[in-house]
Amino acid sequence: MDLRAEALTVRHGARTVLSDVRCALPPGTQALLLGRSGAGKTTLLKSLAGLVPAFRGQVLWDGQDVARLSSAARRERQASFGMVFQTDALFDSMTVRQNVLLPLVRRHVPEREAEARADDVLRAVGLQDAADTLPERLSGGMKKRAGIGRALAARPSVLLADDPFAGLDPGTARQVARVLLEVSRGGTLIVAAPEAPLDLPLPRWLYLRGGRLVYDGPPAPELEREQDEVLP
Ligand SMILES: Nc1ncnc2c1ncn2[C@@H]1O[C@H](COP(=O)(O)OP(=O)(O)OP(=O)(O)O)[C@@H](O)[C@H]1O
Repeated sequence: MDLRAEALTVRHGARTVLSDVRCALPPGTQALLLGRSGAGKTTLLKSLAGLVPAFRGQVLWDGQDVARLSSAARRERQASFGMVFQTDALFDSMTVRQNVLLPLVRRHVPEREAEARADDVLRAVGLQDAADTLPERLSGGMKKRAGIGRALAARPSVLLADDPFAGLDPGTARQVARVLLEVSRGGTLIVAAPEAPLDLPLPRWLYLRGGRLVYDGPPAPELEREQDEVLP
């Protein structure tokens, strides 16, 4: 799906969280969305997925203003998105496989096809041996990978991942990065993180500062240094 933000401003109450953000994210975009905590990364991901309304400006999906879609049409098109959010939780009473199957059951995918897809996805995220395990028995990294698996089961053309490395040790973060790269091949992948993860060298950086998109281009490590320098 072709995603575009045009002069997008988002407010939470009286507070402006995104200001005049403009970016074009054609199919196959692979980008890091960077910025300090509170810069607006989660809000931008949610806006792109049509989950947060624009105060001004617009989000376009294949050229269509998301705000003008009926809620049924919006929900239907949201099936093209896979989202891995910070607060995503697996259902504790369900096995890893059942968690991954859930979005497919909700979409009425026939049982045999759903099972086959769940197997593919579990293999892709390296959890085939943990398929029948309950989430409480998984490590943090395995939970992250299960969450990515669940987001992928519905075969999204756009994968949005919000800080998928938070709380992971470097080795596990590397595994999660590898999974994201492998499974998103050909589709759009946008990964939000407070700093550029070494193991996920995506070719485009979007840099948010205080709700403004201050940079959109190839990796520019000096941006991260500048940010540190202006801190007290
Ligand atoms: N539902 C909400 N109501 C009010 N304020 C909100 C809401 N969601 C986010 N905010 C505020 O908007 C600002 C941007 O939040 P957002 O979560 O988008 O930033 P972020 O860059 O993703 O931060 P982090 O890396 O800490 O997740 C923050 O100041 C936050 O407190």
